[in-house]
Amino acid sequence: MHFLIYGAGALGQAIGCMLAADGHKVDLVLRPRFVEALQTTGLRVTGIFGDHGVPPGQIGLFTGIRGRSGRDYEAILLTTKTYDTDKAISDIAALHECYCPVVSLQNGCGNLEKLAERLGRERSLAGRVITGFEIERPGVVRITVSADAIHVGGCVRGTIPAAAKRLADALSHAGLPSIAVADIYQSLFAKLLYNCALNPLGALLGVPYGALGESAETRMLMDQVIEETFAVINAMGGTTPWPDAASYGRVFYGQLIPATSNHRASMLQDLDHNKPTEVEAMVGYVAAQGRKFGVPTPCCDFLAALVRFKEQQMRQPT
Ligand SMILES: NC(=O)C1=CN([C@@H]2O[C@H](COP(=O)(O)OP(=O)(O)OC[C@H]3O[C@@H](n4cnc5c(N)ncnc54)[C@H](OP(=O)(O)O)[C@@H]3O)[C@@H](O)[C@H]2O)C=CC1
Ligand SMILES: CC(C)(CO)C(=O)C(=O)O
Repeated sequence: MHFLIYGAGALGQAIGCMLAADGHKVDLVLRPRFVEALQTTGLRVTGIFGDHGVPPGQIGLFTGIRGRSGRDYEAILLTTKTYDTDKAISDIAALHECYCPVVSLQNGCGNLEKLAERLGRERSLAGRVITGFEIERPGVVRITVSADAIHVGGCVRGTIPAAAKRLADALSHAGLPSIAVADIYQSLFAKLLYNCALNPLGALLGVPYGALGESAETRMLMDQVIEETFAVINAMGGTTPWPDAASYGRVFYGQLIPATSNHRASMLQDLDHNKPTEVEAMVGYVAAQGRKFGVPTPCCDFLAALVRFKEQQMRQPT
């Protein structure tokens, strides 16, 4: 297949490298700071899914897509942070002669809805990724942890689009276990529960996920976040694979935290790098939906406020 990966950082470069190493044609839209390294050394992926690499010149490197044609692409993968989603979708929507599916692989909720609003439900897909990717240095991405296969699905609940199946098969064949699912919203809500419980606390306290699961203090807070998020998902008419918050809690503490216990939240890594966080797509999203549906979310409000404070501090001139 021929892929365009828009916003290629840790996740986009790793997926691009693995797909290209498996014989696919890949173009990356990425920042200039990566281009020289990738032109000189090529791209390599290391870590829990083995070593994969492509030599310089095998992947197309672009710092923008304005004026390009979308005619040849069979899928576009959207891998920017969520605060860049609007700009990314505007760019993709303006791509001349582009009719292929566009798949958001981003964290949080709301991205698929934005895609569907702009590009239509037929072309809009999402993936739920619960695997950790970190740029070790320009040209090398390490896959650190994984709690489950990637899920790919479309906008219409109950059906698996052919494009979702094709992408899941391509990713699996390239070395990233993936499945196509009939209800991607359920997978995204499940990931929302995980991210809302772990990301803000991991970022504010500066500890890996395992430490949050070990302390009674942080477990109490995470239980509260999970209760609130569950209530909001229910109020939105969404479902998760679990009947109630307590059932999810058993999987969260028993399986998901142990599988990713050494991981430092992406939100913590963002603050460490003086970058904005994805708070508005996680606890900020739950708080906003809670207000819309009349569901109180005091703990999510509180955590969102603290993360926003940290972001504001970061933006202050020193
Ligand atoms: N990394 C991970 O382990 C996982 C990430 N995800 C999700 O995937 C998404 C991407 O994460 P991740 O790869 O870590 O993030 P990164 O910040 O590493 O990658 C995003 C990249 O997109 C670049 N970018 C943004 N806008 C443009 C543009 N218009 N043109 C070119 N480049 C652009 C950013 O540049 P700049 O930095 O200069 O803004 C950045 O390099 C997030 O939603 C994240 O939550 C999900 C699961 C796992
Ligand atoms: C563990 C990981 C990388 C899984 O996607 C994550 O959710 C995050 O740090 O935000």
